[in-house]
Amino acid sequence: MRLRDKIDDVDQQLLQLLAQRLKLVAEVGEVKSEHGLPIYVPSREAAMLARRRQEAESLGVPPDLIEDILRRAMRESYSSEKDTGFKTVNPAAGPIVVVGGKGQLGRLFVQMFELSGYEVRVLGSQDWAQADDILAGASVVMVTVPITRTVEIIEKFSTLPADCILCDLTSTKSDPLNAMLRVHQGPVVGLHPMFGPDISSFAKQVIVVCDGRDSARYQWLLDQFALWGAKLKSATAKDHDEAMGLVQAMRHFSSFVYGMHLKSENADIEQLLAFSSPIYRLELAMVGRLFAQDPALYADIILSSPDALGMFRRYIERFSDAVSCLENNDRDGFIRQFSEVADWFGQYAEQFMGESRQMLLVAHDRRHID
Ligand SMILES: O=C(O)C(=O)C[C@]1(C(=O)O)C=C[C@@H](O)C=C1
Repeated sequence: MRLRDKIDDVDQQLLQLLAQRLKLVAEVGEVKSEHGLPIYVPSREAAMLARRRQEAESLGVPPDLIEDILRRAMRESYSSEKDTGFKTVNPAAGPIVVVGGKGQLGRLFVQMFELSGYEVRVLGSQDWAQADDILAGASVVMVTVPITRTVEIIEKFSTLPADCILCDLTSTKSDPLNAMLRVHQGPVVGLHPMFGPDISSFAKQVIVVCDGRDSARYQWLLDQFALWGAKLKSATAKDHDEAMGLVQAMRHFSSFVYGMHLKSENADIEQLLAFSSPIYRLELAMVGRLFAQDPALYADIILSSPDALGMFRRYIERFSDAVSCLENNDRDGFIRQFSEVADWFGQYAEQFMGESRQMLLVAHDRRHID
């Protein structure tokens, strides 16, 4: 037991050190918020991690151990530095109106703009009678409403002042962007945050940016997102929407069908969990999480993807071809196709192997077996 007491003692020291680190990071947060420095500094992280890894090695500590601990600590840093607030990139800006600001994603942006010192007004579905008052003097109108209503709601903004920025957060970009350009003569930008409303900070989160018009006049808004730690990815609306066919429609639809399949097969989830390999556990998590969310949101994401149906049909054909290969007991055919796909993935296959290994380790750490 004396050994366990010593381990407890060391863990308590670790805890004290973590508390010290969190305190220092909170101070860094104050400095950053005052001077308008970004929350996420990749160069500092890379240099710090490289040094700690070296030092770990010389102490006989696995370098991955210190890297895991520090990366986890830095996640807390992003979140804590966020709470200190952000410098207002454009102090001269008038109110920011978030249309649909009572929805989950809308609320997140409201919170971030408020933390950045802007006056934020919410225009919810019940507020249209007061719309003129709410919109008075607005410097930004941000539309974040259900996909099926986006264009119709954008069309209500045909009388905004010419210097007001009109933007939206919809997960499809061509139609909303065209609608915004049609109704408004001033700066227009289409945005798609590639994350859900449950993030603890914007650090390293991707926001796709589709230019509409007058980028110089909305640049401050993008600079504000960058201070929050977001990574901005510019794209045309067409390229974005095409990519979303795979990133969203195909991904969510496959999970949906797989969920339907499990249900129809009367699968016993308890049993599957008991038998699951780490990768299957991750698959159940990926599929199962879909069904904890809003069905209408996913219906709209899938239905609004321009070529989704064509792609699903092509997928069915490929699935069917692959099944035929098995029916013909064509082992060589299977291996040939497998190798062709592996060649196509090239070095990414190894990269994904490494990344998934890390994820599986983390998922495994969280496991508790009695
Ligand atoms: O050094 C900073 O700039 C910090 O904000 C601290 C810290 C850290 O936790 O070590 C956090 C976020 C940055 O990306 C880099 C490092």
